Amino acid sequence: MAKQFLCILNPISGGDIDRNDIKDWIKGNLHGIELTIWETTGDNDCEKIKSIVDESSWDGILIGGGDGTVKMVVSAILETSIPLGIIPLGSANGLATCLGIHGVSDAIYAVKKDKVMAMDLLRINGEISLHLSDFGFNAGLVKKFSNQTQRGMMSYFKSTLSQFFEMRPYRFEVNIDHKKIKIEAKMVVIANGSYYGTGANINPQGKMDDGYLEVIALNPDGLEDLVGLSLDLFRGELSDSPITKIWSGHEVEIKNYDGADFQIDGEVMPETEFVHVICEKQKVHFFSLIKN
Ligand SMILES: Nc1ncnc2c1ncn2[C@@H]1O[C@H](COP(=O)(O)OP(=O)(O)OP(=O)(O)O)[C@@H](O)[C@H]1O
Repeated sequence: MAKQFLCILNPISGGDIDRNDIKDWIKGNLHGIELTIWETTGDNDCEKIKSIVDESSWDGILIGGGDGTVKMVVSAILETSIPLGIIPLGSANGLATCLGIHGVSDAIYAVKKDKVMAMDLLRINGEISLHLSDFGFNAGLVKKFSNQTQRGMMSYFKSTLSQFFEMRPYRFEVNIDHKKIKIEAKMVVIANGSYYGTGANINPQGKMDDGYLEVIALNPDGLEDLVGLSLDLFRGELSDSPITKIWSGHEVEIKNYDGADFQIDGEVMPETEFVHVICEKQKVHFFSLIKN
């Protein structure tokens, strides 16, 4: 009997992508799987998905959209163990990148391979975080970019440039598994995954199913540090150094003394002075192409 998969498609994520071609391509390539396509509406989708999921017995769910769509579906199916496959159709696709899925064909291949990872999930002040959240430089960049009326690479480049000129250190207190550390850093990352959507590997040692989260503090000073840091990020060689500190644990609290910007999985948060983070081990199941 054919497997039953639900395919949840966001019709607007990622800008001008022709979804009709993608729908045909997915249908034509997933042999032995019967696909029911449902499009998000932007209005109360989480509740709608909960009832669709409850109505039938699904062998898998494909999610075509960006990180926001993935997170919404995760919160709708959290009490189930239905495996989720990401079709990266967002503008950033951070979680898909962490799972080794870089395009539609990877998404199909991951489902065909049927390799499912039970992935950890972080709760940050109760809110779900699936891959990377951070205070400081990058969160400020995400904020600038999301305030731009234009999208695309040029707009991203402009936001990045102005963010570099405003770069400054912030004071934090990090309490990881009951060990308190006071630091100054331009950016503090709370990591479950390893990769930003740009491909920068911020957490090369991190595993998404080990029950541990990583806290990474970056404090580059001057152009030479920045160039070295960028090379480490793109080569996947970031490690402890005078400008980089990495800690691992199950639970962390961070006090943000200087009002650094904060983002969770690409979504800018309101002013955040304090976070409590716990790592919930192997809570959500994803088709993945990473070796672990
Ligand atoms: N039919 C729809 N009409 C308008 N908005 C929608 C619709 N369906 C979903 N949305 C909105 O899409 C947003 C989620 O988009 P998502 O984050 O997946 O894509 P993105 O912003 O392009 O990608 P990324 O998060 O990777 O940058 C939510 O704000 C949701 O309300």
